[in-house]
Amino acid sequence: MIALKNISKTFNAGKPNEVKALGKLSLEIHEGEFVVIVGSNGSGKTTLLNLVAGTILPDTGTISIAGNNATKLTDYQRSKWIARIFQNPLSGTAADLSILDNFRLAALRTKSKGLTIGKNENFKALVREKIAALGMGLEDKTEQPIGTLSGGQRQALTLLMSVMDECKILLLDEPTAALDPRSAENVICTADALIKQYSLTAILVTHNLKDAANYGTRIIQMGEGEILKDIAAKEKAKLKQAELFEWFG
Ligand SMILES: Nc1ncnc2c1ncn2[C@@H]1O[C@H](COP(=O)(O)OP(=O)(O)OP(=O)(O)O)[C@@H](O)[C@H]1O
Repeated sequence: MIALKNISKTFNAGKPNEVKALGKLSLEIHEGEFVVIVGSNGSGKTTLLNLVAGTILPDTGTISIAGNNATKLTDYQRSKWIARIFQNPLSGTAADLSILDNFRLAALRTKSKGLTIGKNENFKALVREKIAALGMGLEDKTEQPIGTLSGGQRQALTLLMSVMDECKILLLDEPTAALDPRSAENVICTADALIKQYSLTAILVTHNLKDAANYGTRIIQMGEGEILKDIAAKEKAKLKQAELFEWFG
């Protein structure tokens, strides 16, 4: 689904503040995998996500997504396939607009399934049904401005609206870092359920080793722009949280 071959990325090349963020990194992620990436600050995790999302280009190497050369995908094709959730629950939604209007905006991104977005009662009913399935009791609040919700509620809705359409790949960049522990647990649990429900291929970058141990089908540790460890599903199931802490010891 996602293949990176010999990717390198240096910022500010040739300048005193030159940083080699990634060096000759290769990684293949298969359809349906949920990869958790951990690693110390500055090890290149977000740079990797930015490359997959196409917000930056590699200096060398190739990136392919579902067999397509990613650098040649248009923004429209890319946004149809890839959804991204950031640390800040405020990013990705318009605070003053209602929950429903935010879902309308998100649906406009792909204009899928021939829905007459905005007026169609089917659309409203679908949104209510999907929100109800989150089990957070938000389905009766769809006319309320999304900015009035808590960070955790907002992040869960952002996740849902990102994956509801034709998205195939979900990129999660420390999506719970700004949340209190209970909301963080709810959001990561929601993400995990949506990944399974929509059969998504997902990458989660996290500093939370508990989440790294409990979620995902594969775990990758990065260090200084390289992959230090890559543990697949079977082995990961045996991996204990204490062992993960040792990696960072
Ligand atoms: N746009 C940029 N311009 C200059 N340097 C950058 C840029 N983006 C990232 N870097 C540098 O590249 C290196 C890797 O950064 P990156 O954000 O990928 O690390 P990270 O593993 O996500 O770190 P953290 O866990 O702290 O978020 C760092 O040294 C960072 O300062």
